[in-house]
Amino acid sequence: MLLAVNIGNSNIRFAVFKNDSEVITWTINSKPARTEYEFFAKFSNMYKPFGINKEDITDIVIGSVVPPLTMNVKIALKKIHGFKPMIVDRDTPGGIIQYSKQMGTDLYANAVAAHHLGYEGKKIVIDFGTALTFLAIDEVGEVTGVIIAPGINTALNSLVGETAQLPEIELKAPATVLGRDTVTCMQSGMVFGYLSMIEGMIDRINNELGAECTVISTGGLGGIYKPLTDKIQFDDRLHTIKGLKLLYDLNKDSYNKC
Ligand SMILES: Nc1ncnc2c1ncn2[C@@H]1O[C@H](COP(=O)(O)OP(=O)(O)O)[C@@H](O)[C@H]1O
Ligand SMILES: CC(C)(COP(=O)(O)O)[C@@H](O)C(=O)NCCC(=O)O
Ligand SMILES: [K+]
Repeated sequence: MLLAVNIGNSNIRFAVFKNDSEVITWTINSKPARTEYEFFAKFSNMYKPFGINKEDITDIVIGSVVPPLTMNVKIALKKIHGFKPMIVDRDTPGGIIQYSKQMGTDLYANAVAAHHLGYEGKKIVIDFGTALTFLAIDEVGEVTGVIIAPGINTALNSLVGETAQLPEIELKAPATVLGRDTVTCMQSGMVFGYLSMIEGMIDRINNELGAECTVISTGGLGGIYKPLTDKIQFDDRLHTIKGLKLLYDLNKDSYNKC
């Protein structure tokens, strides 16, 4: 079975692909940063609660947007499993075309998954991570462009951290756009404010491309925003990690695990 690991700025997501339809997935926090020894200790007992034997894992792929963690995770997993995980990034052949020399691996994996997973027409992938990103890819697999904005929790933490009187809030839609107490005022700003950005950006991208793109969301908070708009057609929290799996499958024949 393939273990795919997506190292994000907030979470490290793991997914074990038992077969095409059954995926077991869990996350750990990315912070604080850990050494290879700390990861080794943490990962050693990680599979048991999910009914997975470490011997069942025959292949590992890692994608990361946090360079200081990448090697530590790789070395720890190599020690546990006895073979070398494949690290993929924007230079790993993925059957798509993109021109950025800086593109984060999660954005690249989002593009690969959007292209290969059977979505129709031009696509927009919205990733609700530490950053909020939008990626557009056309029918032949050429990435048209990307937008990077502050992620929702990132913006909220900054707002709460920089003010004396604003509390932590639950991210849920309030009953009305105009609030009458601090919590509902903030909920409106975060939920409807970001929703307006999301809907506005989708319209702007569609206008720029002269097309009605299929919109797919992923990342921790996609599940909160998708039900609030008909502009997002699909939410798949495993979208990025499916992209990492595709990159592994496309390149495993030329990879030496030993
Ligand atoms: N199931 C969830 N419910 C609420 N918040 C979540 C959930 N999963 C992740 N988050 C939050 O959403 C943000 C983005 O998470 P994630 O997509 O895992 O980010 P990244 O890929 O940048 O590590 C983080 O602030 C995280 O704490
Ligand atoms: C934009 C990102 C910070 C998103 O990371 P995430 O929110 O998933 O942790 C990451 O893809 C990144 O660091 N990219 C490098 C810059 C670029 O893509 O152009
Ligand atoms: K992400």
